[in-house]
Amino acid sequence: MVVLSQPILDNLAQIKTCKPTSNIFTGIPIVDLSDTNAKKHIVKACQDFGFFKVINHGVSMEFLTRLETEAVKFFKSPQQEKEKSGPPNPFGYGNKNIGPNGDVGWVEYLLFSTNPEFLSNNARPEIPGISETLWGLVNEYVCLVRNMACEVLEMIGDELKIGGKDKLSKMIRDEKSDSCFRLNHYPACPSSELLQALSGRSLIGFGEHTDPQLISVLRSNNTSGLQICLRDGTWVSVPPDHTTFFFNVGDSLQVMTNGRFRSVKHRVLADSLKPRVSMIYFGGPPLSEKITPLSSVMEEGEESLYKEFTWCEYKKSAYKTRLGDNRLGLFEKSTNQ
Ligand SMILES: C=C1C[C@]23C[C@@]1(O)CC[C@H]2[C@@]12CC[C@H](O)[C@@](C)(C(=O)O1)[C@H]2[C@@H]3C(=O)O
Ligand SMILES: O=C(O)CCC(=O)C(=O)O
Ligand SMILES: [Fe+2]
Repeated sequence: MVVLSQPILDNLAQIKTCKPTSNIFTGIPIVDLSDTNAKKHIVKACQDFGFFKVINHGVSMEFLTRLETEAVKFFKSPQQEKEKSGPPNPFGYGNKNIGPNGDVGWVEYLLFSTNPEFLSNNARPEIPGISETLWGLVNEYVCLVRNMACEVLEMIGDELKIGGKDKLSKMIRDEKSDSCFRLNHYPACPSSELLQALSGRSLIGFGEHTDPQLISVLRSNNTSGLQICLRDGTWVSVPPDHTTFFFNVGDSLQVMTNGRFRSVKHRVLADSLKPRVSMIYFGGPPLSEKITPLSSVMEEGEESLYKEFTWCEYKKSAYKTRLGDNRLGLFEKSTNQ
């Protein structure tokens, strides 16, 4: 029998719960990057779900396992040691607290900037708990995944007939691109099973939110937990697949397509038995970039649904919000304008 001792109860007390949904979603679009029709599938998936899975990506499993193993090694180190790499303001180690506004989840993580000054070995900041090996693997991983994200953004550019198909990919390739990388570790949480039995609710690992950037690329181990919210508001579980990458549309790409692509709401639930390890690259534009609908997507006479803003303005505003807030709502034009 699992006993809920006072420290465990105190620990869990801060963390939100949600009504569980056990719907395993088998309809997630799968994009084969080697398929000549990939760009059509990507655009459709971005419109219908804001989410898709990528296969035939060319990144070796051996490399992915090496990074995951090194990340697990970090998360297994003593709590006191890990704390030396935090708090994440905005980069470094964080435990349970997510962002600056009081969000809490059953998760610990490392947040990195992907700027060359942050990741390349001659200019890294002093973060004592992160081994040279982990720095090196993160740097290599970010390069590979950025290339993959660029390839996908170029296919989108091509399919949407944006003049110069690299208009989107240029933003994340730019030296000044404001992108980041996150390693998340969700420890197994045996008491979540009891919580479920007693209250019928699930413990939140990472609360519901949309990603503010253009595009996010997620890879996880084979532990479930990730859920996405469909257009009709139902939450569905994404079957994990450690051999593939999941892409999701961020708020900025929703704006640049004037709402045609969906910035998908997602969350992670804690697992009672298995730890989850995920790694996410968030491709963001340079701070000065104007986030505004691309002229090629607009019909004649169509107006932007959003006020004009730069990525810097949006990011500043996003960091004042709670995870689950409708961040983009503040930038929508009111309908009677
Ligand atoms: C509560 C917050 C955490 C977050 C910054 C924010 O104020 C609102 C957006 C959050 C988010 C979600 C996607 C990424 O995980 C993240 C790094 C990002 O860019 O925006 C996080 C921020 C964070 O954890 O600091
Ligand atoms: O850890 C995951 O699987 C998803 C986390 C996430 O959505 C995020 O870090 O923004
Ligand atoms: Fe996210």
